[in-house]
Amino acid sequence: MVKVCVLGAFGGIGQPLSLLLKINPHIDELSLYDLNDCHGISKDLSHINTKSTTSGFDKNTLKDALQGSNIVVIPAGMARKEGMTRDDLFKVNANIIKTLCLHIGQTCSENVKVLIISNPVNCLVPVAIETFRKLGKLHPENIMGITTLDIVRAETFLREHLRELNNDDIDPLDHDVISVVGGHSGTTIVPIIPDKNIIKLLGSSRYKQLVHRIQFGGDEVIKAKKSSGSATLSMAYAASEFISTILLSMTHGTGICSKEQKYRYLPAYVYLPGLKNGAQLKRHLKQVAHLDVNYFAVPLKFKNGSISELDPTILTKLSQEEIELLRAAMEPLQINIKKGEKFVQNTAKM
Ligand SMILES: NC(=O)c1ccc[n+]([C@@H]2O[C@H](COP(=O)([O-])OP(=O)(O)OC[C@H]3O[C@@H](n4cnc5c(N)ncnc54)[C@H](O)[C@@H]3O)[C@@H](O)[C@H]2O)c1
Ligand SMILES: O=C(O)C[C@H](O)C(=O)O
Repeated sequence: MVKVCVLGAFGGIGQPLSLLLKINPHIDELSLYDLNDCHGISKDLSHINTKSTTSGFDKNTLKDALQGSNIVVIPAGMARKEGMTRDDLFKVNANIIKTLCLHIGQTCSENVKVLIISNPVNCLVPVAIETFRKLGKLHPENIMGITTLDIVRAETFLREHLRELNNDDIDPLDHDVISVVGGHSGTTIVPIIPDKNIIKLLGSSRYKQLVHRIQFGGDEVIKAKKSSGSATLSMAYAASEFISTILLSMTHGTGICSKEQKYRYLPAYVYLPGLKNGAQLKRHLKQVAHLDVNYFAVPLKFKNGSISELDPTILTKLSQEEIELLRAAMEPLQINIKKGEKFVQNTAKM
């Protein structure tokens, strides 16, 4: 029996994500929670003839919503509007993540996977890690910030450039054509193209445009939505892809994302210490980018739903442009991480 719980299920991401999860054949039970009453959404989804059952909860029944969950995905919290940075969301969303993680820690088994969508991801994963640490229930292999939207965008935008160049030999969805590492905001988002011939093929101007669009894709959506919010549908798709990968690894052992029969490892933003290859990756980052961080988005391998190891090979074949992007990412990332850690460490009582 696989139970997935969505915290923030009433929202712009929560509703389409719940729909995509309802049609996922690997889920048996879908649990929908929000401060807004989710009974209506649950009833609506329950008429879809897929195998999973759905239950809706309201703000007084968080414990019931969480009970027995294998995966908890969190799109709860405030979203950006035009003129705001992801950092502007920190105060409100850090409190939400801390409170929700406290409840998860008190209610769910220690093997529960906690997947954070809420922004700023760069700070809120540290908030979650420190909250579980304070509870004495820290399992870094089960806590991830979802950065899949960055790779979904990278593949889409690269495909657009290749089409303009009339090149259909390269399929961006092929394993390792493009990956995205680092964090999830502006210059902390670092696209990596292992085959440097592709960078040459794009040429300097297109390559710069591509990198900028991947780093600031979120702003593009906010502007087009004319202040009504940020990316919701593409995010729901991205989260559903990421969750499918985890579910595949729960049902088939190892988790790789299969798109049109092509396989690749998806990155997520994780706490490096304590993960297999984490120390190696930290050393490598220090060598290349001259700074050390404990959190980084990197392609992951899964076993039975948990992170089994990181794939540090992505950082071994960097161009000079990519090294510079990585160096520019490190300082803002370090500041974001400290902010999240301090937020929980300064809380006297849990
Ligand atoms: N990781 C990413 O790539 C990515 C992409 C897009 C958006 N986001 C982030 O996802 C978050 C949600 O975005 P959205 O567009 O769905 O926002 P939204 O405002 O449409 O929905 C948020 C939902 O969270 C609920 N909520 C607030 N506090 C809660 C709590 N304590 N418990 C449960 N539910 C609570 C609200 O009632 C609302 O239904 C934002 O922080 C946004 O920045 C992340
Ligand atoms: O841009 C945002 O605030 C939402 C999200 O992080 C995105 O990248 O679309």
